[in-house]
Amino acid sequence: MTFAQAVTERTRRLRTRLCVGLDPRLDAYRNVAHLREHTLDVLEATAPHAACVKPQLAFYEALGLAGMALLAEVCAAARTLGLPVLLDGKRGDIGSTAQAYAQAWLGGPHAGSALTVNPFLGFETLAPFVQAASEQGGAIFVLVKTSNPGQADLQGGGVSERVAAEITRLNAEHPAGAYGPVGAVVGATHPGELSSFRAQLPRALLLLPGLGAQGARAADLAGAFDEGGTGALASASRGVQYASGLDVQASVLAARGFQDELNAVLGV
Ligand SMILES: O=c1ccn([C@@H]2O[C@H](COP(=O)(O)O)[C@@H](O)[C@H]2O)c(=O)[nH]1
Repeated sequence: MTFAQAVTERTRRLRTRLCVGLDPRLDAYRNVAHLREHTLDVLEATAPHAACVKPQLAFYEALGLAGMALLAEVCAAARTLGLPVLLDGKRGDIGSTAQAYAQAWLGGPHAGSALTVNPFLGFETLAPFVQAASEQGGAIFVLVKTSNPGQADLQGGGVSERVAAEITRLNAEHPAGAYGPVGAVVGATHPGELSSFRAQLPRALLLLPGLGAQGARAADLAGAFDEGGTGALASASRGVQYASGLDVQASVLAARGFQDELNAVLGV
């Protein structure tokens, strides 16, 4: 099963389109061992409410070798739980380097996972990522319109729409009715534009970061979804992992709350 098929199947079976972000910050813990234990506990406890899990690579890289070991543990635990993994790394570079990134994050132990990709170096640099994702049953999520306020500095003036058109072109080879291997990142903080991006990206899964801590609300996200409530993943990281300090039960309640709010607004 491909990443797109796996999240869609999980969305239908578990009635969830929530992506749980795991962004462990060392200053919230006594030490790395404490961070590791809490992160794995949150993963396991919130998994029934998640369509996928999204580790932000920066937080693991910041911990050095211990972070890389924890990332491997998080990915292995997610696999055991049947939870698709979306690696948020926003990689992108000239072709030969892009190929190495694709091999590192979409191949080997990460085959079948998804990776966020930055298209700033040009569309030809997406090719190694698309190829690796297609061959390994994974996916990429290309930045179209990010959730942060400063995105307009570079992503305005039709740039987001040009990236969206390229994603649609890349997915065109895949069967109609199924989501292709190339998804799009569209911030949940742009509720007024979600329907338009949904229409521009007919075969793309949308990743909607910004739920919770960045102010986006589940009630405003209906436009990003296809009929039946598939096609998008609303993502919350701090709003789940640190819903109330380090209380894991609070993380579960927050995940369950986002799940229920999304289902209610979609009527599914
Ligand atoms: O446009 C984007 C793309 C990625 N992110 C990442 O998502 C999480 C958001 O964390 P919250 O705690 O839910 O705000 C974080 O890892 C970002 O790097 C994003 O916010 N916006």
